[in-house]
Amino acid sequence: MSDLTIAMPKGRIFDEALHLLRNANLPIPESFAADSRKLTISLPDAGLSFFLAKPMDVPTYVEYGVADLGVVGKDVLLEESRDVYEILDLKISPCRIAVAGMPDWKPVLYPRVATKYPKIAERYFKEQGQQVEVIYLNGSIELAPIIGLADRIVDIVSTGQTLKENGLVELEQITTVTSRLIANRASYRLKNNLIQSFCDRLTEAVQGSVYA
Ligand SMILES: Nc1ncnc2c1ncn2[C@@H]1O[C@H](COP(=O)(O)OP(=O)(O)OP(=O)(O)O)[C@@H](O)[C@H]1O
Ligand SMILES: O=P(O)(O)OC[C@H]1O[C@H](OP(=O)(O)OP(=O)(O)O)[C@H](O)[C@@H]1O
Repeated sequence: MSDLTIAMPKGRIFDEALHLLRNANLPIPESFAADSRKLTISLPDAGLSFFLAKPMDVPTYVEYGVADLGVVGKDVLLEESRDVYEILDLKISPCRIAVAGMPDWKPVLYPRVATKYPKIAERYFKEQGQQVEVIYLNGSIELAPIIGLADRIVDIVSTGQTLKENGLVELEQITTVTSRLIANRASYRLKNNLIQSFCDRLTEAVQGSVYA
């Protein structure tokens, strides 16, 4: 059994996270790649094992302790509100969560807001003192205002290309997002030395990338 088990997100964050792990001098083999179908990898010499999960599920694995650590976007942490420690900002996969809509959008009394982030959206509009109807969608959120399902959307914006190509504009920024290293609460206590030294290595790699 490995000393530390780490849940890694499939998809966008994966390559950047691997790059960071390699910069931290961890012996990640070439076979651990985004296009591989293998979901687990063990590095016995480094005392580490990794598994690949859907990004939204990473905090769940960490909260339940089947992973000691996980890599996940701050957006997912805000949406999932899992009972985990956020221990390091990895400063990778930057983006933002924003409210967007058609340029000619006009305020209505009870607007419909389409999003993949219902809790973040509910919380944001509640803080703004605005009553909205939140409609959950799994993806292609930008479609909603175009085809008349919603007045506005809450979604990730990175380059802004998707908004632009669909004739939408960013109206308000809710928060900025980067990926974070998270830890299971019990592991953080019981494996503190191991976690701390893993975290220190990554901190150096993060600083190396930021100042490179
Ligand atoms: N342009 C972007 N769009 C979406 N997520 C982004 C973007 N840039 C960075 N991210 C980060 O990547 C994470 C999502 O990665 P990805 O799109 O691979 O997962 P997903 O949305 O669960 O994928 P799927 O399309 O399989 O549902 C987000 O949680 C966010 O932190
Ligand atoms: O600002 P940009 O660089 O264009 O990136 C933002 C887009 O990327 C994401 O969609 P994704 O590609 O994950 O597809 P989805 O619509 O299926 O969620 C996000 O939901 C936006 O649509």
